[in-house]
Amino acid sequence: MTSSDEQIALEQRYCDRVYARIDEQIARLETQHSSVIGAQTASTHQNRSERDSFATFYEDRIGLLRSVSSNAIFGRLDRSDASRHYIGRIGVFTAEGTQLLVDWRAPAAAAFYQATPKCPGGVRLRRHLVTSGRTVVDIEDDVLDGSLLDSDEHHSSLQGEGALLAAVSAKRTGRMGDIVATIQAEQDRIIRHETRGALVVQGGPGTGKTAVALHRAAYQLYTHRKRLEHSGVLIVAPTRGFLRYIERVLPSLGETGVVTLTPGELVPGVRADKRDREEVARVKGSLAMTKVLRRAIKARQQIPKAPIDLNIDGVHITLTPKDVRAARAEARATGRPHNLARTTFVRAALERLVETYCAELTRLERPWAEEDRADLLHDLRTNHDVKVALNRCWLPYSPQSFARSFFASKDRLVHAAGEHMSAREAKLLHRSKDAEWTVDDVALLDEIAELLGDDDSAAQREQDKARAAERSNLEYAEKVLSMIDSSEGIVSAAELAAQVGARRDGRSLAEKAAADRAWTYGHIVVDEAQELSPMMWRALMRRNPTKSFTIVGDVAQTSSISGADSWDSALSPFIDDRACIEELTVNYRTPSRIMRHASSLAAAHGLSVTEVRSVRNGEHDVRFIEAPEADLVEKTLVEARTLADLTRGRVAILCLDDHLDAVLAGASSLFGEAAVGRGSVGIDREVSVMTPTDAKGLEFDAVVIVQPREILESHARGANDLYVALTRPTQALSVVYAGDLPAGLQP
Ligand SMILES: Nc1ncnc2c1ncn2[C@@H]1O[C@H](COP(=O)(O)OP(=O)(O)OP(=O)(O)O)[C@@H](O)[C@H]1O
Repeated sequence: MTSSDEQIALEQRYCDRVYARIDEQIARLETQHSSVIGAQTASTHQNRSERDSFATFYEDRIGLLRSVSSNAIFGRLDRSDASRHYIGRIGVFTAEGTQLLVDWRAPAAAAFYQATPKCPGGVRLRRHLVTSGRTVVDIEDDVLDGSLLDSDEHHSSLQGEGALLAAVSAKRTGRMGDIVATIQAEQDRIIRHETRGALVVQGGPGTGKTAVALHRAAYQLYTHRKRLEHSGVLIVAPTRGFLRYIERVLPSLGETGVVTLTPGELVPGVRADKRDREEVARVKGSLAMTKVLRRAIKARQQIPKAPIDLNIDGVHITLTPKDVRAARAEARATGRPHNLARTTFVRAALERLVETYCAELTRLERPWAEEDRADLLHDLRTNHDVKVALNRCWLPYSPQSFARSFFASKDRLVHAAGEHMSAREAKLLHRSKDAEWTVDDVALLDEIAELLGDDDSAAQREQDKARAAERSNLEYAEKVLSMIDSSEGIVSAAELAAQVGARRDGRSLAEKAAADRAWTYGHIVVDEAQELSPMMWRALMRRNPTKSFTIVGDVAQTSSISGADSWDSALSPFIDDRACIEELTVNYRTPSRIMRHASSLAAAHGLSVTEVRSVRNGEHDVRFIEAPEADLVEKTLVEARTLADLTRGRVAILCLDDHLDAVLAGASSLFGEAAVGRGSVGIDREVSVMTPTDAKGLEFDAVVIVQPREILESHARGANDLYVALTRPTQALSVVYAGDLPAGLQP
């Protein structure tokens, strides 16, 4: 037996011990789960719903332990003080409370990612355990203390690169996986970054920005559990397909209470995925819209041109422009949003109107006394004419109803534009009343909702109820715990109570947050953040007033015309000097053989790309296939087949909309319909066909790019789209073209 075999056997014994403990905990939680299900206290309806919440809690815990029951351990850390820690996906303790496994997010695990030979930070040895299920198949040591180099107790490799290279070269599944076992030092620094404000992660393609952002979210949830448990974490990413691509990462790290939304879904009840044409998107995305919308709403607080006649049970009075003006001034002086200030407007108008009414009754010699005033006011408030008249002056709106009528009127648009926008720009906003909402509309709807104001009395009542419920939760939790054995501290009464609290109305925190436009999250992660318009940033900032953000993106990949050229210009309207910018420099996705072409294209078109160093050279040269225009689709399909055979992996065909249907039809007959997906939601199919914009943030084993020149020329930021397309493959790339290739892209 070699020393390496001995070490593997030693690690295997340790792993067996940890897994035995995990199995034991699963069995114990299952018993506790059964006790809760059969609990005697669950006799009333309320107790039954609480019992279900507890059961869900145990199910989540059991689910988490099961999910790590064959990949819990991946590292070992030996310190100069002779202490030794095993690092894994979760923390595991013996029944006596001795720590067997340290959660990768715990402070004790930080050195596993950060120690270097130059700065060992008290670490002698970092060991990566290469496992297949529960079996240790290899070990890889980073010896950080020169004295250990000669000892034959340790494996010869000095770097953690083996595990990393194995991870980055693996076939893609169509879903992103976690990277906890191979997080690199520059990434770990960002994941554990202590800033409480906004952290921008800038980096070229494939540098792990998305992976790092998601691991940072998991780290935040672990480190600030108490705060974030009640406020939640929001992840914003460009498309549903992209969210699907990343949806498994956080659950694999044991985190489920996270809300994921695309910018087009930020306002509950609206689901937009289409973009406006460039010049319209630019206007809709500009901050001038805040002033325009403010004016538009003010314009709907109207003074009638002439007195309005009112019939109050046969008594004729008028609502005068003067009275309305005074009531409007009073309402506006409250500084409250339109729908909420309307209460003041109505009260103030009725107060004036009741004077008129009393005067008229006196004139008509109809007897009334001072104590009748309340009744007279009531008569006015419930009178049909009065209601109609007041609504004409100050109508309550929903954001959608306001937006529909505002954007459908060119006159209103031009009037609201005032000095903030040209009439031409204002007219670009014109749309028919029944037009579908676009992604660019959503930030405007959010702004309008804010200006109109949500009625918060229901939320207030809800909060009072929640407080009362919290007290009874704790009592119930203690009762349940007294009946079941929780002596190992796996679950505490407070945790159980929080669980019931979070689900009291049958909805999880994530469900509640997603349904509430005014929800403020504890932390927000924004991916592909370079695409967001200033108005979209404004909507997001509103959702986290403390500005606790992780913002990831690459300004060189900006495709949207209203997106960012620089982080400074994008964020300065919202964050004074609080954004902290960190850079990532190593490309874990795209081999250098492919990156060379992407860099050359970027240089030829003046893109200010962030230089990255690829971890792999790659096995396949980029293939350039010239074809007559008429054979473009056919050649594309041949290439897709060739790359699928070459890499035995997933292939994406990236082309403009014009070719999409033909390529899709051809691919379906070549590969079979079930094997082919359209757009970013189809990424877990063997072959997916989409536009370069849809491919943003995604990756594939192989990529075929169709007609790069057309992509380049398709819009003002076409070069960025082509750059994104070139950086999507992990193994192989083919470029199929008719006519000329774009400058910078040559065989
Ligand atoms: N430390 C790591 N260990 C293993 N794999 C990694 C590591 N860092 C990144 N990766 C992998 O590299 C690939 C690229 O990562 P990711 O998508 O997060 O990059 P990105 O910077 O967001 O890319 P882009 O901006 O081009 O969309 C993913 O497959 C990710 O899992």
